[in-house]
Amino acid sequence: MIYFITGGARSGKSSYAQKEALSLSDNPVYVATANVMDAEFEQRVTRHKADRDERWTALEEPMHVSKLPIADRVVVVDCVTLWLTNFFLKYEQDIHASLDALKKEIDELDNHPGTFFIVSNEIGMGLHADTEMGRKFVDLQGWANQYIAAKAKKAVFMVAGIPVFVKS
Ligand SMILES: Nc1nc2c(ncn2[C@@H]2O[C@H](COP(=O)(O)OP(=O)(O)OP(=O)(O)O)[C@@H](O)[C@H]2O)c(=O)[nH]1
Repeated sequence: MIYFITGGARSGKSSYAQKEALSLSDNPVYVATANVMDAEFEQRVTRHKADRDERWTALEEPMHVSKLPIADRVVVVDCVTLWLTNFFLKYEQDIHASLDALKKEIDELDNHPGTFFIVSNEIGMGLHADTEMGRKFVDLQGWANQYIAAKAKKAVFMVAGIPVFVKS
């Protein structure tokens, strides 16, 4: 089962997803799709690792999340934006190939018996991208979010740390 959690940067998406996962399981899994890109991000990741206690199993997988040994677990997948970025780079900015790859992953997860809290970003609500690549990525993110939200049992939009239920 898929639960979709979206919102802006630092809106509290990850904390909310983790709290929900812990309400269902004493040993949830955290899947990070992020590749560590620079020193500032590495510091963030170090803080996130320190924030997760011993109940969590953490896995790092930039693309093939559905192939991880998580099929029957309660899982937080954080986040779709970096997951898509990894496909977008692999497929040389081809948004159709990137979207297809992400959709396949989502379909696989949806066929598993586990519970998946999938965290994303509403990047289309920010400033209009001023490059072609940026605009393509905003489209890709928007389509991916619509696809996941349509499959999800519930969808939440995080605003200033508060969950707004947009599908329940
Ligand atoms: N590689 C790796 N990345 C991690 C790990 N823990 C967290 N992350 C990444 O950290 C990112 C989330 O952190 P932030 O950028 O600080 O959070 P945010 O999404 O802006 O803010 P919130 O809305 O509050 O969740 C996600 O993309 C995760 O993939 C980890 O153990 N390893």
